[in-house]
Amino acid sequence: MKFGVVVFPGSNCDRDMQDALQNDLNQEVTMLWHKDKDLSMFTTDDCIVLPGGFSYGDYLRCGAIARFSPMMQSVIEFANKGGKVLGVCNGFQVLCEAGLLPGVLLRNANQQFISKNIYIKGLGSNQALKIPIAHGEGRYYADEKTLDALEANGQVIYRYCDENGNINVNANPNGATRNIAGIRNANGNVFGMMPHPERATSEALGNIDGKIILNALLINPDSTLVKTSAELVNF
Ligand SMILES: NC(=O)CC[C@H](N)C(=O)O
Repeated sequence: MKFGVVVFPGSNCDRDMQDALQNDLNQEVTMLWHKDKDLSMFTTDDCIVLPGGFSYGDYLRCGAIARFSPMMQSVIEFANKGGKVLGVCNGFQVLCEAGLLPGVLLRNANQQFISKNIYIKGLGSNQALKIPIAHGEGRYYADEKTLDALEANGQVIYRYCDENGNINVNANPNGATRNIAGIRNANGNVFGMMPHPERATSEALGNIDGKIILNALLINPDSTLVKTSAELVNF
């Protein structure tokens, strides 16, 4: 399986993602420039990653301009063909702006940029994973009908929790509705999350919990992106 990491002007987690995938997860990675559009070297078993950062300076709204880049037109086609796409932080914002995932990311409830370790847990698991966040607009919001549908379809992949795996308001760093930290689309091939797994993939960084999440991309036999955490922890 190959990975393509898209670089926008203002991306700042693209090299972290490349390093995590190449050196900590031993994957083949190609860097992709926002002005290009060729994805012909990838099959739908491969994965395109939209990394974190401040694409186009966060002007207008985070991700609102990146969504119109030439490469994103190809990524939208790729996703609609069933290709795997992962967006982390700014990448998640771009996926919502592009309409590949429902909902939006609003300014954090406390109106401040938040950079710290938090805990999340995956669908069907009680294991709390420690992962860093670093964002100003990370408060996931969707209307009640959309949220109910996401939950009914098992599309809420990660929620903020405390270190014991309890989901409560104190464990929610940004005011996200229903503590949502990450979702996937109905087809299960497009995945977005605010926390940064690529910042937690090696002992040198003091945390390998992010490896559990990124491993989910590599092991998936049925071409959906995410396993439940119960399956992930067996890695
Ligand atoms: N780390 C990031 O990707 C930050 C995303 C975006 N610039 C924000 O502040 O919300």
